[in-house]
Amino acid sequence: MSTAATTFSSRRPEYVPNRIDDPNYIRIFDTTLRDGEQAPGATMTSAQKLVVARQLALLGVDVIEAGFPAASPDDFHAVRSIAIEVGNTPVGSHGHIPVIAGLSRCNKSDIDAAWDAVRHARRPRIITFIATSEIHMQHKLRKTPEQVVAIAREMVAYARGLGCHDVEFAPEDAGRSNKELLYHIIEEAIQAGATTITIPDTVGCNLPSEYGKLIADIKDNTRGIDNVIISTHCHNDLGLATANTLAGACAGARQIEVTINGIGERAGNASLEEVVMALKCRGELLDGMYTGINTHHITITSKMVQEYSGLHVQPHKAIVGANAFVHESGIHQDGILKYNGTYQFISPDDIGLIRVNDSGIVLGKLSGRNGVRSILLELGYQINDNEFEDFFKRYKEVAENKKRITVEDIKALLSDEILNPEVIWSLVDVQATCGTLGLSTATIKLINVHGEEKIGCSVGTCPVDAAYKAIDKIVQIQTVLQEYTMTVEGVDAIATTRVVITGDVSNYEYALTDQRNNKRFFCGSGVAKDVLLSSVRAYMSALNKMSNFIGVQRSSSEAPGSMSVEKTEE
Ligand SMILES: CC(=O)SCCNC(=O)CCNC(=O)[C@H](O)C(C)(C)COP(=O)(O)OP(=O)(O)OC[C@H]1O[C@@H](n2cnc3c(N)ncnc32)[C@H](O)[C@@H]1OP(=O)(O)O
Ligand SMILES: CC(C)C(=O)C(=O)O
Repeated sequence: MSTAATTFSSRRPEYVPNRIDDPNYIRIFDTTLRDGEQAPGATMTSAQKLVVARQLALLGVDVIEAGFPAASPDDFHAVRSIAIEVGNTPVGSHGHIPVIAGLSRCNKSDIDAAWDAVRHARRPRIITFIATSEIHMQHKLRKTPEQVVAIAREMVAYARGLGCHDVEFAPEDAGRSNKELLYHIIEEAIQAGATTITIPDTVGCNLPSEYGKLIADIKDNTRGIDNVIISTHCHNDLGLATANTLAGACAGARQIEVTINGIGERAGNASLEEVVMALKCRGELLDGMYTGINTHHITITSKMVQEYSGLHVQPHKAIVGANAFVHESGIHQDGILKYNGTYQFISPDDIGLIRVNDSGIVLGKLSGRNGVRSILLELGYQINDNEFEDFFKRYKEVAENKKRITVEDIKALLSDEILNPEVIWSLVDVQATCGTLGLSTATIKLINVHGEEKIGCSVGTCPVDAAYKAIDKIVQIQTVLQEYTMTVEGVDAIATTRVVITGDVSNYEYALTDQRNNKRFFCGSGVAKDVLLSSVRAYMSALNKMSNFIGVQRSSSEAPGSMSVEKTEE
């Protein structure tokens, strides 16, 4: 199996609408901005579409279907802006300029709108479609097959007559259409001047063998088909869009219509990243077919489309999902640490993925010692075997309750269990009230190393602020809260809080001399299901470190833990 690292864009053949000079080259037609936008809720603004189109050009797609200009003035404006800018701006070292296409029904006003919008591009394309399945012709169009064929012929010729030399024709719902009718309408469209013929599996019902045979049959039975490009357009209703697209390419299609993240009408379209990476990584089994995509741009393009469309991919989405290159279970982590290839056949670098840690290992409840230890080493913690065993036991307890263990969790566990100095103050209870009717209040009960319980109360801007102030009254150390961050996974899951406090240590005779301005930073972390408890634990952890630091500078009778602290109230 090869993971070819070819810079595909450098091999892109010169663009000719109805011909590709290299028989192995696959044209990538991206319809994120048209079919992708048809996904419920995926509407993007014109400005966002322009940004996505720029990114698609960088990614190296051959054709950008920028929208459906007749659909609305906004769609028209978006397609036009993309045609003017992206359709005329060379990108990359080879000065690639994508084709800019606009979709239209088979009627003059749609085609006029499409042409008006795309004609500003260096390489403009009109796409026009009409349904050919019995079910669509009868119930939707209410036209006979003869009428449909006549309309297709006339409208393709009309589009060419406007001066457009690049016209794509699609018999909608081809996947459910009578094949004889398909051969006939495609022949007519080719004679009328179509340069690309798209075969849509509009409802996503085809199987790979069936779709591959459809393309092969069209290739074998349609006059003039060798003078045009055949294109796939597969929907994902059975989860087969990528497989069908590859089957279509193997059967002779040389343009494939895809979307970023597979977004699109209903269950979506074939996803660009899946098809392109399959061709890149398994090209030797796919007749050596290749694309002009610069795969290093895949991750950033995916994230951009997620952000703008509001459609976030599931964590296990192939290629671009958050889990696609991470390994949680012990045996996998062990293998990856010994040799990446054991569980990764696609290189994350190839899709431009920048990972949080070098190994791509993510910790969870299924992680083993080797994986956990490797993360500790990456974070710079070298602990001995006994400490590690203590840590690992505690780690497993937390991991049972938490979906994913973050770097902050690891730091929290390390500081709680191993690196924490003697605990001078422990939390007994915390109680807080808050809401819109008045100031937040908190009551805190702490116990010190000598077993003395102290209670403090305070008001604050929020329950956390009130609790921290109540603690300060008991512990009586001057601190400034420098940082407070919390990560929570859902309302009923674990909250991890990290705080950083500073204190003025100048009064302490043996204060460390290497601290600038006599200030020292103490960080603490807390983990709990309750966000307030998590916050208080983090603060206590930092305060204990500070108390320890001060405590070792004093005689034990003066140490903070032994101070007689009065019950304090505000
Ligand atoms: C398979 C696909 O993805 S196709 C693309 C789908 N995308 C979209 O529909 C998004 C944009 N669509 C729109 O904004 C609107 O539907 C418009 C502007 C195109 C049309 O709006 P309206 O004029 O109000 O028509 P409406 O959408 O209600 O109905 C569609 C009409 O087009 C006809 N029609 C549908 N497809 C075609 C076609 N390919 N060629 C010609 N006419 C068609 C229908 O038969 C219907 O005609 P009728 O009104 O005589 O019954
Ligand atoms: C317009 C065509 C290509 C389409 O989107 C479909 O049939 O799904």
